[in-house]
Amino acid sequence: MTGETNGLRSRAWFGATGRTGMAHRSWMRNQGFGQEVFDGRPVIGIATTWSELAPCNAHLHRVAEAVKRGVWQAGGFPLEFPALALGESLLRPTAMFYRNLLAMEAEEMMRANPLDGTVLLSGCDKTTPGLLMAAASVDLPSVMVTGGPMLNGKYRGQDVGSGTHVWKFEEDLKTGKMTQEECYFAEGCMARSNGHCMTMGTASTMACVAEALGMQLPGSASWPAVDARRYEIAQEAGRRIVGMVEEDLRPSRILTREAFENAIRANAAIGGSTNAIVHLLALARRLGVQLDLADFDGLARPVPTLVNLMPSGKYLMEDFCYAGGLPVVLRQLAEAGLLHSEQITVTGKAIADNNAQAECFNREVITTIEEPFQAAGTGTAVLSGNLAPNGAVIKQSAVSPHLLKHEGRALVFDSPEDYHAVSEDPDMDVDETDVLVIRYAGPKGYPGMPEVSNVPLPTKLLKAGVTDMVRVCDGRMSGTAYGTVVLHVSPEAAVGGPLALVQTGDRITLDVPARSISVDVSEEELDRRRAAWRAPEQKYKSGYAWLYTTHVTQAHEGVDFDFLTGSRGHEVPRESH
Ligand SMILES: CC(C)(O)[C@@H](O)C(=O)O
Repeated sequence: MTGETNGLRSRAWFGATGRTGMAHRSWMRNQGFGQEVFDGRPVIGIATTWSELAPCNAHLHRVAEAVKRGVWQAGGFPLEFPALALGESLLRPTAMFYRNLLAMEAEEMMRANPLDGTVLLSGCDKTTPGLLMAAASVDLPSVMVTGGPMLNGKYRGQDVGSGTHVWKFEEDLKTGKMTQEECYFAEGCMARSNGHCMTMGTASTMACVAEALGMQLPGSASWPAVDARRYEIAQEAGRRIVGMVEEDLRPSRILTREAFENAIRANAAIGGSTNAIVHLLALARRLGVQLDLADFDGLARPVPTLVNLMPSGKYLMEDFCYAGGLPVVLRQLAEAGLLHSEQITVTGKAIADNNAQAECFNREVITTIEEPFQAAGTGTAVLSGNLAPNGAVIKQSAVSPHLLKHEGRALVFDSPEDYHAVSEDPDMDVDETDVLVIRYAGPKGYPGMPEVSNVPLPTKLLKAGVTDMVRVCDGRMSGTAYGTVVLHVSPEAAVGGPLALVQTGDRITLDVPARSISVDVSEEELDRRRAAWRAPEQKYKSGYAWLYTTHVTQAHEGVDFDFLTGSRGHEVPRESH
């Protein structure tokens, strides 16, 4: 087949005659591949975000082996390659700082190599959106396989959820309910197997979002990482990608405005992480799909929360999987007219057809639309007002009901560190009606918009039994966290957003039903303060941090790099030698 093109882009490499074709094939043969792999079969790249430094993705090599089996079975030629592995629990200043770097390097590697299709292996929070963004910008047929959640955490006979119980254990440590020794034991019990967070944190959310977008096979989001079904579905994905190449089924056909609407509604139904908002906004912009922050409120309002999982509820991903997983949720949404049923997915079929047979095996975990876990309109809300002219978000299901409408004195901190420096002081001037403002934690300011917004309450108040306070921040929050926290305030303080102008003592009003967040300071006074405000000095003069802080966009735009917006396709017309 050397010399033939057969329409596959890999033929430009492996089908070439003469010196260049020889070079492309010969070095590959050092891995033991025979000449027959260059016979014109589709070449499938398996982007593996594996790393021992990304614990949620540490098993992806094994998942890749299952994908490869499927690709071979279907007559393709699988080639695994590394993509930047972003481990949420270790990376500083935050894994979010590197999401765009993953998206950029994976995009370039997909384009630069002789690939006809890709399988995207992700797990931890940022690896799922990062790979989807890359695939969207290259637009080669692609299917995602997420690595699956860990088994339920088990501690002293109780289910404990990754992330969610970190905050609880921290409070217990601070109030003396738990010793440090006991906590060391408990933290091990929280992470019992391979996989990502088994709460409905960001990793599980993004896995479900990828499935609702139509980018992974039905049921793929929820099988535990160690379940044999995870490997079975990975193998199926390997078979399917070969078919997708034959059908030329690309991300641009799957990731339409309708698919995003489906994902937003699915995210509302699962009580998903607020982080899905920034990732979906960024992904939509890669495809030229019009999507705004306000869409997240409008589209989610008629959707009740159906899934009773931590942090909003009490169960975990294993329970969700055994109850039937996302297919049940998607079927129910479709039957209620809350889904674009005809939207095409990686199966080549419509999303409603994929899930038409889904059965629920536990109504405690996945409730019905008629008797939902939480009523419609109580999901993540988008706020605006003079404190957040370009918007902010709040996860209502994580909020204390008595704080949904609240007015209080602002206590302003220019960094989380400034707050932590005083938060344990028994004489701290604070009471539970105050509003903690944590700023300069946005995309440019921190940099990277980390998950620091849900700062723990002042120890003095925790000891007095206070469980929640209003917090306002231009950063993000872990998907596993809870509390009355106004997040993603845009524009951020570091670019001179009004958050930068608030002073301790100002009155802040949060009114979630009215979707507003405001500071009781006149426009004239804000203008006066704005004129006196000085932008923080650009600390980074070179390197990635310079690139990041120079080009990152705001929260309401998806926190992507301005120069990465859009799709650049997969053409590389020039030879390398
Ligand atoms: C590290 C976590 C807990 O995964 C967090 O990043 C989340 O948002 O869920």
